[in-house]
Amino acid sequence: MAKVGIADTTFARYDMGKAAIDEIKRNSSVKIERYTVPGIKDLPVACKKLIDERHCDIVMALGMPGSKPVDKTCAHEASMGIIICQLMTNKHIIEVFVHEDEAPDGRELAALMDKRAREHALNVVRLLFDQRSLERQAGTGQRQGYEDVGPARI
Ligand SMILES: Cc1nc2c(=O)[nH]c(=O)nc-2n(C[C@H](O)[C@H](O)[C@H](O)CO)c1C
Repeated sequence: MAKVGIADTTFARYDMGKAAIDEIKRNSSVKIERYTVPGIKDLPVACKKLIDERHCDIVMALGMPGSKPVDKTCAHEASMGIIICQLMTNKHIIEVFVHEDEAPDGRELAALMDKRAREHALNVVRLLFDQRSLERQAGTGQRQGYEDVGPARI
């Protein structure tokens, strides 16, 4: 049975890990391994441990960079770590970050975090079991959490 790793943080203001797990369970039969860390800079090693020690086939890294400049720097550093981890392990890590300032208030932030986590959870299921469905979506302007923007036309 395929195994999906869920790495998430306590810094985030919404439980994106729970939303992702719910969506994955609704759409597949996989085993889930969850690993919660304090913040996004702790995600790369959590992802690596999920892959190396808990034998996950694919991992979601869910987090919320805050709105201050130092948080943006943190997010960039965390992303670099996540990319390095993918190259070290040769496994996909789907990074699901929602920046706190993407939404005007807590209510919209929570809705965005829920939607982006769920839509990327579906991408994880597609990557595992139906890569052709992603191929069919190539160039279609998909957006996770927002309305899709659609293809540009010549
Ligand atoms: C400045 C800062 N900003 C964020 C953030 O925007 N989002 C987040 O999830 N975590 C942040 N952290 C915490 C670090 O990612 C990390 O948890 C600590 O430095 C401990 O390793 C820090 C230190």
